[in-house]
Amino acid sequence: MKYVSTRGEAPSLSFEGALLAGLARDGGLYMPETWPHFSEKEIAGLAGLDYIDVAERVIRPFLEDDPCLDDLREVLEEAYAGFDHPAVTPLKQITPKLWILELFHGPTLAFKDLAMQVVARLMDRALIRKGGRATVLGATSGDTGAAAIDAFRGRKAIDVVILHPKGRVTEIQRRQMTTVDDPNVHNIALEGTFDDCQAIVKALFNDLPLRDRLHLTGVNSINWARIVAQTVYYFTSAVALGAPWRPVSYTVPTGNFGDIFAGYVAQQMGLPIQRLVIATNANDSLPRAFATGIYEPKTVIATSSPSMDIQLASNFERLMFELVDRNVGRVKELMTELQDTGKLTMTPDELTKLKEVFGAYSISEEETQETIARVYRKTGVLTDPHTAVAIGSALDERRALDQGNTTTPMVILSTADAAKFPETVERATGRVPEQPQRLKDRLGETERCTSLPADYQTVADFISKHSRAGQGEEVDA
Ligand SMILES: Cc1ncc(COP(=O)(O)O)c(C=O)c1O
Ligand SMILES: N[C@@H](CCOP(=O)(O)O)C(=O)O
Repeated sequence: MKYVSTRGEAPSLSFEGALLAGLARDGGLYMPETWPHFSEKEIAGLAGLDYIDVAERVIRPFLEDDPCLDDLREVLEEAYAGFDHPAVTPLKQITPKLWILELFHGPTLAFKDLAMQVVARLMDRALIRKGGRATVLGATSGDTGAAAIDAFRGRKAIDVVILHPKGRVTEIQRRQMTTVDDPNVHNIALEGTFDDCQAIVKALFNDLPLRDRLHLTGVNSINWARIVAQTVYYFTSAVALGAPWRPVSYTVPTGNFGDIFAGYVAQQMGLPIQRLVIATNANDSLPRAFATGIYEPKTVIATSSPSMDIQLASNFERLMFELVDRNVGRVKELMTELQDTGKLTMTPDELTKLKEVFGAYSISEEETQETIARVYRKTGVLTDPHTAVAIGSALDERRALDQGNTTTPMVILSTADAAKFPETVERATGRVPEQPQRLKDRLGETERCTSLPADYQTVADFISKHSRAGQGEEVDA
């Protein structure tokens, strides 16, 4: 399988190449040249398998003829050994037509662990094979950073540098990152928003001499390997609900558009997904684009679902690539318009195609609070605010499409444990969620973090100073 850039000007790469590259050298995102397709029989054959077996079958075609394929089974077994639920991603029914897919049973209590634990191991093994070092970069609004630090801490050939927006993540999210004392972990609290963090990370990748000198690679969902590992739980959950014989819809709390794009990938692979519902908080650039055809990210608004405080969603570029039938000229035109004018205008046809599968909603702070409170009153379950945004959006979708009588199950992706957001959950319910032992075990006392202004050169200098790849240090065997 080969991987091509959404902007068409970077060389095509193998899976291993795309894994180690992160962002393409022309500023685009890697995509598989073709979609692997599963027949109804193959999908039906996933029923009853455990998570690792399904993961192996779903991921395998993306690694065809790649050296990473030899590592896959062992990597999956190691990656999910640390999850605290035997099903890895348990599916729970909350009403006759609504299900919750719990994606927070990994070490850092957010869905990011499901892909990060796999990606870190694949990267580590690829680097050992090649005998090189890398500097792993990540921008985080709270969860990617913790997951990346947990997955990469202590790895010999890799330094990990995570940028988070100063004061805009919860205390627990911050301490999950900053109390890790391994010397290969570096935290930057950037004076800005998540969008500023991500813009600097992308600018570092686009600085090709620096990128080559520091052997930069990325672990945000701009990295294709993240997306492919996230497609697995769409398969496990859809099959549990009757796929391939019965269609399933999903509502996904959305920020950088990686998780919902993984649902789109599963659909392209043959999974009968009827609707993909984008759930956002007050950072509503996607629902506005659905209403107007104009995607115009504005200034990030701080909310009680901080991991989704994102306006500029990186993976929207992957969807545009698909919507324009992989016409890289059109993608470049749209991305140039976005960069030069701050907005991107879809044609009526492109917008119609988008709406055929996707819906998009924005949930206010009040609705988020009310949803957490209502779910607690009715079920006794404490819900994290990101999941609450998705529950609100799923109900809006049902109302908007008048689907009261639909028989299609709606699965809501529950992307974090309520324990990561204790203040918000307590405000809504009067109860403080209990901290799972694996969280307590990981939170240290002493914080290590450097505050930096949102200035490209200052960040580049910091990373150059701390990256061992940039200093040509040998890796001990
Ligand atoms: C808890 C949580 N929910 C939802 C999201 C949104 O996911 P995505 O960025 O893949 O759209 C994030 C972060 O991205 C998150 O951390
Ligand atoms: N919400 C994320 C933001 C980055 O998303 P990613 O999936 O592209 O890594 C976070 O918690 O950091």
